[in-house]
Amino acid sequence: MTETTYRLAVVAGDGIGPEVVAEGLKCLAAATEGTGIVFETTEFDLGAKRWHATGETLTDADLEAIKGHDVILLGAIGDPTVPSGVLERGLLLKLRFALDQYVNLRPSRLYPGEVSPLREPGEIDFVVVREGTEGPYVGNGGALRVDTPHEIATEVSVNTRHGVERVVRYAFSVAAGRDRKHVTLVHKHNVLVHAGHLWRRTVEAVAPEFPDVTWDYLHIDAATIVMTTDPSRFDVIVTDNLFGDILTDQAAAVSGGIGLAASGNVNPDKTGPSMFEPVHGSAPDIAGQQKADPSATVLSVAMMLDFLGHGELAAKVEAAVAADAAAKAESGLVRSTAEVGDALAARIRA
Ligand SMILES: NC(=O)c1ccc[n+]([C@@H]2O[C@H](COP(=O)([O-])OP(=O)(O)OC[C@H]3O[C@@H](n4cnc5c(N)ncnc54)[C@H](O)[C@@H]3O)[C@@H](O)[C@H]2O)c1
Ligand SMILES: CC(C)[C@H](C(=O)O)[C@@H](O)C(=O)O
Ligand SMILES: [Mg+2]
Repeated sequence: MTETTYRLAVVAGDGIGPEVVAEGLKCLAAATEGTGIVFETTEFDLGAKRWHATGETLTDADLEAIKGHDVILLGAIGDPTVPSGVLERGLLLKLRFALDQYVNLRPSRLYPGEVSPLREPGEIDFVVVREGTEGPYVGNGGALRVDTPHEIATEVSVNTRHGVERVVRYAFSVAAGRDRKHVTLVHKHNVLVHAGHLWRRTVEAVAPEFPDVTWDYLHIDAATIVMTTDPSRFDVIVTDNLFGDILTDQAAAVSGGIGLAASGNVNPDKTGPSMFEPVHGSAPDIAGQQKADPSATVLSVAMMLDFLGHGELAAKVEAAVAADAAAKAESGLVRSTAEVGDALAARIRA
């Protein structure tokens, strides 16, 4: 058997991160068993514990070491004992930006047995292509006269033609490979007339390259209505970094819950490793209690396998999660994080 080896950087992170990543790795081992595909893992001690011990979030040396890997699996970053933004910006966003992960791919699928306010399983199947390296996330801003009645704070959204065009083209190429072949641009060009118009003009310019793909437009506020009342209408959504962040938590809520929402921070040009992580955060309210659903991390592992060209293995992992969702709806059992991971690994092996 020929052996394929991948170097996998593991950043378990904070809160429920280590709990869900353990199950993700368990399922990765189950999926690759006997296939000749080997993941050599390096664990990176990054997050709140490291920050408290050293004051470091992500050093240049950490970044260089991570760059030496093919892919990254991340759990969650953020902790109530660390000032808000320190780890989120200094670690998570720094990774996405430094590794040029400009496509934040966030699929939503409603599996049989999962709960949606309105739809039947099978009716919800869309993917959000969220821009990952620009918008209001770039850190272009500041505060003046802090803590005075005259305080002014700015957070300027930066949108470049290059940055918008590459993610829009990626979204159209994703749509071209899907059955419905439809892109919805979500923005707010009735108010954000500079950024919004750049996004609209870019879509108009790129669309003719994909004659089979249709497209339409929704303002973000209207998009949240459709996401709640008729999410089955969506196929591929392309949107900016902040709108995409908000819309994908809502997407998770209407398609089985945040415990099932997976994502890939993809660098399509492969100038750096891509990073796979659940959409959810470190969930301090349930951390350390084995209450977290690891399914989102397991589905992120599936996305990672697919990204590496192992579509069959990815499908096997996703099928295990779907089957587990159906079974759990029937049994009504409350299981620990590890028990869910064990059940998923057993289904993958079966
Ligand atoms: N990608 C990331 O690492 C990421 C994403 C979002 C938030 N955060 C950070 O996480 C911290 C907490 O943020 P938050 O509370 O806004 O969002 P969160 O996603 O951590 O939690 C929101 C709610 O969802 C629940 N939840 C989340 N994941 C779950 C899972 N796998 N199973 C069951 N329930 C789950 C939580 O218990 C909580 O009630 C903050 O520091 C935030 O910055 C990190
Ligand atoms: C923690 C935060 C920086 C992050 C984001 O806004 O991208 C999170 O909410 C997510 O969705 O991955
Ligand atoms: Mg988010």
